Amino acid sequence: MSPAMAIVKDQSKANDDVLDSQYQKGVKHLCENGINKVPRKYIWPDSDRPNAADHKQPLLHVTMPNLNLPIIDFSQLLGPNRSQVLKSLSIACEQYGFFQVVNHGITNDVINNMIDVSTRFFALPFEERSKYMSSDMTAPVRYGTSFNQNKDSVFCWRDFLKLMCHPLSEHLPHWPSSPTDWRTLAVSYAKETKFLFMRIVEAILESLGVWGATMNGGGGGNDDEFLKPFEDGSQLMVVNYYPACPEPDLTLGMPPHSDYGFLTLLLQDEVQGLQIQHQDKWVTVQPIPNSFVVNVGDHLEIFSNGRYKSVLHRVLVNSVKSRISVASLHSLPLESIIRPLPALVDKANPRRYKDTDFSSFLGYISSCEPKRKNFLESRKLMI
Ligand SMILES: O=C(O)CCC(=O)C(=O)O
Ligand SMILES: [Fe+2]
Repeated sequence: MSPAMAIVKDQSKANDDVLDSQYQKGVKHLCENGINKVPRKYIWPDSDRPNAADHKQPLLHVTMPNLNLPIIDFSQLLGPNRSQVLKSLSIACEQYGFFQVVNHGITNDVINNMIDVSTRFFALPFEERSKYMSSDMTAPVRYGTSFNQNKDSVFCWRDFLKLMCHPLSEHLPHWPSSPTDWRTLAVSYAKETKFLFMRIVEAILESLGVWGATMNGGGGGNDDEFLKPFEDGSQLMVVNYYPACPEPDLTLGMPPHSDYGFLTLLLQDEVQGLQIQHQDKWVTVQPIPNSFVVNVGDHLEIFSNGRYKSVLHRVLVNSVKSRISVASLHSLPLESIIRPLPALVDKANPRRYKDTDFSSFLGYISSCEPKRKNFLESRKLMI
């Protein structure tokens, strides 16, 4: 290489490094500096873009009308219609991996306050938000960008704040102290979603026939011991912020992924963006005000021995409005071994998954880009 070429190469490497350090600061920061094009770092390969044709799954790019997810009226679970609602829940978990919960008992105030305080958090100056940046995946509070900013070769159009919620007294002192009402409002939201999660778990276990009023012994029983691991399990709250994007067809807010964990309770504002894979097509979930989108995570798929499905989903962005969502991800305790429930394994339904635990998952995500459903795939047994 000639000396002149070497200098040009050095300069362009130096430029890339400067740009990379800018991108590490997040999309909100990038947008605040005024851009009218999506930088190369955020441009996804043709085949992964929102409207891409997929030759293996030709229907994937067909534009579908918005999907009305199965709706579970939570208040009905407590009345005479419980068994019908449990049937609908079971169909939703088998066929969609997703459902929306209405009349869940969490007040509009708690919900609106959470969206409002999250909006105010992301409106803080970068210097304030960046206090919580950390590359340590186990930090109790982590502000960051993209999906896994230490590994991603192409970045997502998303910033996030992740908060560990269990045990609360241990983590709370690390939570943001600004906005000043952040802790009060986010604690109240975290507690209410945990309570709702527990009631949904009871319904799910009952729908699988392993817990509930009608059970006497057998798979689980109606005792607290069976529920204790869920009560003691981890809760991670992820506040996602997707700024409006000048060229939304070139990028993704979040790539296709399934959620690690048992169940996710997702609150979204009125801006649509979430898509799920349903019958080999990407379909947009129509937001319903004050409802929760609930989805089956990898652990529940394993736990139910494949009966309930942990489904791929992704997030699209748009050129007009920023979007906020709050995902509350619930898992069994980090030290638990996750395996199919013995009551759901028999000759007709042989065990479909290997044992898994949190450390095997951490090992997996730190060794690759967790874009697709590879982790769950890696736990499947050949039968
Ligand atoms: O923002 C959304 O709608 C989805 C977020 C999500 O999938 C996640 O946080 O795992
Ligand atoms: Fe997700």
